[in-house]
Amino acid sequence: MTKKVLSIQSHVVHGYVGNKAATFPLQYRGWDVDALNTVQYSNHPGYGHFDGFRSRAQDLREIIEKGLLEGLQQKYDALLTGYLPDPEALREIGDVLATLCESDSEIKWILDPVLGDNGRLYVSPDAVPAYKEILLRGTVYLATPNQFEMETLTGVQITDLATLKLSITRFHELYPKVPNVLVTSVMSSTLDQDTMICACSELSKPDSARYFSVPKIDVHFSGSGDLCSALLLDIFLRQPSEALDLARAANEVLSLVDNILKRTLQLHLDTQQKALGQDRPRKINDLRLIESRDLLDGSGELKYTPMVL
Ligand SMILES: Nc1ncnc2c1ncn2[C@@H]1O[C@H](COP(=O)(O)OP(=O)(O)O)[C@@H](O)[C@H]1O
Ligand SMILES: Cc1ncc(COP(=O)(O)O)c(C=O)c1O
Repeated sequence: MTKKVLSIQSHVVHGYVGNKAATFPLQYRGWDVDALNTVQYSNHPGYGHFDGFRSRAQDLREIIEKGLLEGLQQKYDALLTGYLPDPEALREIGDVLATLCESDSEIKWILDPVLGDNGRLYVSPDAVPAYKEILLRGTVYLATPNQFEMETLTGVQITDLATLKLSITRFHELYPKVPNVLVTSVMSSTLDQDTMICACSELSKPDSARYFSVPKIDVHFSGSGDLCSALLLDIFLRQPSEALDLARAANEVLSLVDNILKRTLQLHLDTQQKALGQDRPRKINDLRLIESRDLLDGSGELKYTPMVL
C-alpha cells in the first residue's frame, strides 16, 4: 500500500523550500503527498525580494476539516508540518491535526517547529507558546528543531556539547509526550568551526542520544532543513516498528542531505560561476533537487560515526 502524507508548509513558485523541498523527494521515494500551502510566494525571502500572500487560518482549517477529512475521508499515515507564520493559523491547524492524531494513534506527526535561525525569530513571538502547547498535547511523534528553535523551546542556551546534551534532557522533561527529537545544525564559537553538530534522542530509550559531527560546507543553503525533515519522515517511518533506530535514520538522512548539498554546490560552480566568472558563493538560493534525483534512490549510506556523550 502506498503511504500517504499530508504536508503543510510554504509554497514557492520558483525554487525549493517548504513543500517544494519536501514533495518531490517524498514522491520520488514512494509517498503519496497531499501538499497544503501555508503561504504562496514567488520565491523565498532569502532572495531579498518576493511577492505573494499567506493562506488564511480559516481557509486552511476548512481545507483540512471539510475538504480532506469530511469530504474526501482521507486517511493519512503521516503529517508533516513546517513554516506556518501566522500564529492564529498555527493554533487552528495544531488543533485540527492534534484531534486527528487523537482519533487515530497510527498517524505519525513530524513537526518542524519553524521559529527562526541564527539567534533570531522570523515568525511572530506568539508562535512560541503555540508550538509549546502543540508539543505538550502528546500528538507529535518527532520534532526537528534547529539550534535556535531548541534553545527557544527549552530555555537552554546551547554553547557546547554539554549544553546541547542538557537541552535534550530538558526537552524530554518539558515535553514528555514527544517520543523523538532531532536537533539540526548546532554551531558555536566553542565548537569545531568546520563542523555542524546534529543530535537525536528517543524518549523511551534513556542514553539513546547520539551526536553527529557533519562537515560544514562554507555556503548557506535554503531549504536544507525542509529537505531534512521530509527525508527523516520517509527513512524513520520506513523502519520496522519493533526495531526503531532514530540514530540510524538520522545518520542516513544527514548523509543523503550532504550528498545533495554537495551536488547543488558543484552544479552551481559548474554553471553560474564558470559562466559568469563569479567568486565562490556565500549563499545558494535553491537546492538542485531535480538534478539530485539519482541520489534520492538512497543507498542507505551512513557517513557519520555517532558519538555518545
Ligand atoms: N552549509 C552546510 N554545510 C553542511 N551541511 C549543511 C549545511 N547547511 C545545512 N546542512 C545540513 O542540513 C541540515 C539541516 O539544516 P538547516 O538548514 O540548518 O536546518 P533548519 O532549516 O532547520 O535550520 C543540517 O543539520 C546539516 O546536516
Ligand atoms: C517561506 C520559507 N519557507 C521555508 C524556508 C526554508 O527554510 P530552511 O532554509 O531553514 O530550510 C524558507 C527559507 O528561506 C522560507 O523563506
